[in-house]
This record gives sequence, C-alpha cells and structure tokens, in this order.
Amino acid sequence: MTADTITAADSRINARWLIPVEPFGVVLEHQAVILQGSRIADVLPQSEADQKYRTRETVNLGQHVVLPGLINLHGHTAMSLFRGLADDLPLMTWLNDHIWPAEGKFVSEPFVLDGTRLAMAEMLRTGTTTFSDMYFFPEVTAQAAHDAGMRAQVCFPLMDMPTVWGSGPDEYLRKGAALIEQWQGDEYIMPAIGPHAPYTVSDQPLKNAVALAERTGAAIQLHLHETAFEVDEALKATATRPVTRMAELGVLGRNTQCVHMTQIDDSDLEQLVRSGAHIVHCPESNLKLASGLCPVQKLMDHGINVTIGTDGAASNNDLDLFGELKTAAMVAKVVAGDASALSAHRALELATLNGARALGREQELGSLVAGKLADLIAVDLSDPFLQPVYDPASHLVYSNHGRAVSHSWIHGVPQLQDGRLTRIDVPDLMLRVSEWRQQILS
Ligand SMILES: CSC[C@H]1O[C@@H](n2cnc3c(O)ncnc32)[C@H](O)[C@@H]1O
Ligand SMILES: [Zn+2]
Repeated sequence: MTADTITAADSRINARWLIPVEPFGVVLEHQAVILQGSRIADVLPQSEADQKYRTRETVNLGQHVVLPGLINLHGHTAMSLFRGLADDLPLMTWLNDHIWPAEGKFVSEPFVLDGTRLAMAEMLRTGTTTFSDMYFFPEVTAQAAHDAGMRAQVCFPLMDMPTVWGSGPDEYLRKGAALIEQWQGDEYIMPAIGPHAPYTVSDQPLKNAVALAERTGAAIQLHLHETAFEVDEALKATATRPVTRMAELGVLGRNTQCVHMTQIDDSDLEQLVRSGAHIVHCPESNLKLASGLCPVQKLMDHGINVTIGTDGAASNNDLDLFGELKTAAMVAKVVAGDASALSAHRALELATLNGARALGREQELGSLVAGKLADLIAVDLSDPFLQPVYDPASHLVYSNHGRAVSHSWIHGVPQLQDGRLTRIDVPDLMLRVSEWRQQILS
C-alpha cells in the first residue's frame, strides 16, 4: 500500500460492535466508521481502515456498540417543564383540567426555549439525534434545535380554539406558512403541519392544512385514534370514524404521520394501507393515560411503516427512546400473543430507518451506510448492568434504558462525549428549570 492510496478524512470511530440497521439484523465486530464533513465516508473493518484512511482524530470505543442516532417521531418538547405535574389521569381529564389550564398560564416564548433545551439535553443524553415536536411557539423550538445542532421536525400547531400562540386556525396557518417558508430546505429543521386531533380541528382548517401540505411538500402530523372515547364520540356525533373523516378530507397520505392509533378496525386498517400514511407508536404515553394499545405487529405485517415516539414528558414521563423501545417490544408481544413479535432488531428499526422513512429522508438518515449523514451514537456495554454480552442488539432494547449512551454525532459534529453534552450549558439550564418550577408552584 503506497501513500497515494491512503485517503485523508476528518474522524475515525473504532467500535467493538456496530449495528448498521441496513442490512437488517446484522451485528458487525471491530469496525471503523470514517466521517468526512457531515457525512459517513465509509464503514469497514478496522484492519482495512488502517490501510485505507488517515484521519485527523480517532475515537476508540473498545466496549461500545455504534448505531444510527435514534429518531423520536412524536413529542411536545417544551412540556418537559410540566413533567410530573399531573399524573395518573385519563387523557381528556389530564388535558381539560390540568394541562390546558397550565399551558394558558405559563407557556410563552421563554418557557418554550427553556423547556426545549431541557428536553434536548435529555434526548441527547439518551441517544436521540432527531426529534419531532408539536407545540406552541414552534419558531422558538426550531431556532433552539438549530442552535443546539439537533435535527428536528417542527410541526406548528393547528386547532380551532385560541391559545397562547394565536387566536384560531387562520392565524395558526398564517404563522405556520411563514415557519415553513423560513426553514424549508434546511438540513437540520424540517417544518411541518400539526393539526392537533380530529376532535379539536374542524373540516375547513383541515382542508386548508392539506392545501398547504400539497403546496409546500411539508408533512402533516396529527394525534389520531388515541382513545376509544375519541372514536366513540365521533361516531355518536357524525356516524363517521375519525380515520374515515381524515381520509375523506385528504389528510391521510404518504406524507402524513398518524400518532397513537390504538383503535383500529378492518376499515381503518384498509384506509391506512391505501393511503401510505405512517404510524407513530407512543406506548408509554398510551399506557400511562390508559389510552389503549397500538397493534404494531399487525400494522407492520400489512406493510405500514411504524415509527416510535415518546410523546411529551408530561405524559410519559421521560424522553428516553431506548426505554420506549423496550416497552414497545414488550407490549407488541402481548398484543400479538406472540413472543417473536417486534424483535430487538425490528424495534431498533422503528427508531432509526422507519423514522427516517416517515420524514421522507431514508436516503440520508436512519442507517450507517457510506454517503448518509453522520448521525450516530455509541452505547458503552462495559457496565455491570449490560454484562455479559451475547447479543448487543438484545442489550440495547431489553437491558439498556439509555443510561449507557456515551457518545453522539449529528451532521458529523460531536454532541455527546463520554456522557458530557458539548453544546448545551447544563448548569445554566438547571438554574432556569428551577426558576420555572418556582413559578409554576406559586
Ligand atoms: C397543539 S400543541 C399540542 C397540544 O397537544 C397537547 N397534548 C400533549 N399530549 C397529548 C396527547 O397525548 N394527546 C392529545 N394532546 C396532547 C399539548 O398539551 C398541547 O396542548
Ligand atoms: Zn402527543
């Protein structure tokens, strides 16, 4: 090998194990990931990398598993500041009697900035590199994510009722269109449309949202069939199931992400398959609010793209996507009556490649393949709670809970190094969080 066959690159990450997600189900050993700028230049055995690359820096991760950064496809990011404020309640009591009054009182631009930073710190510490948000002041969330170097789909809220962000649907759509115009084409921020739910948005704003999505290419994300109550009330009022109403209004399509979907009959299933819509499974929120259970394996067996989200920290009550994967795998097995449902590798796919597909970015994100964007994480398997290692994929889903995530890179930029955040000032953030706590308690 001569010097001119050696390629210069920015960084090299050596890891004991690597799960590329593509091809499916593979665990490689003693691999090197080569980063150049924002992209993965190569993934190859360490012995070959020695011959082929010279890099400015090398990160040696001797007992770690490297995998694509996780994608949390549904949350209300700033609601981290409401974590633990109202527990042990069903959805509509939780919203009507506790959360919506608190939002009316406290949610503002500074609240969203600090709540988003708190959520991003937690997500980065536990392996998430891309998140989706649906909340008030989305322009603040988008800027905060961009400043922190996190990738985010930011869905502006759309509801009939006035809120802290505007007087009603016309204003939300006007501000939302400006958000889309500002951020469309950005590599980090994906602006999107967030109709809250069928029971809070009437037909005309939904039609306007569909028109905006068609005009701009922005995705639509909405809560759908979260509870049996939602479906029963719609049937009583209109004799139509919400999924059917959404299909008739043109809301369901390949660029639509339906969050929750715990209630699915045969006609719903058929319409979901036909539309190509994606499902965002949020098992811990569904369990805590006693909303219901999404039949993940059945949806996947019908070819529907299923992804995963935590929902907000006020209904979860954490943003640890590894914990969510464990819950998803456990619940899927019971719901299907089949212990082989949602295996560890399939669960990892939910939070990586399937999430990327729902965002329309599966060519760029979701797996460790040369040419894709360098969004990746490392999990340290050397701790006693992860020993011995027979199968790293098993440990990631069934034993880890995000505690062992040690490193992450987004767009090739280090975000987490040996468990320390590089771009978020945690002591300053903690002061602000404690001030919010005082204010909310008073
Ligand atoms: C329009 S901004 C988002 C809006 O949604 C509320 N919310 C949070 N979690 C849920 C959920 O599980 N189902 C329905 N609505 C939810 C949040 O408090 C905001 O008001
Ligand atoms: Zn939600």
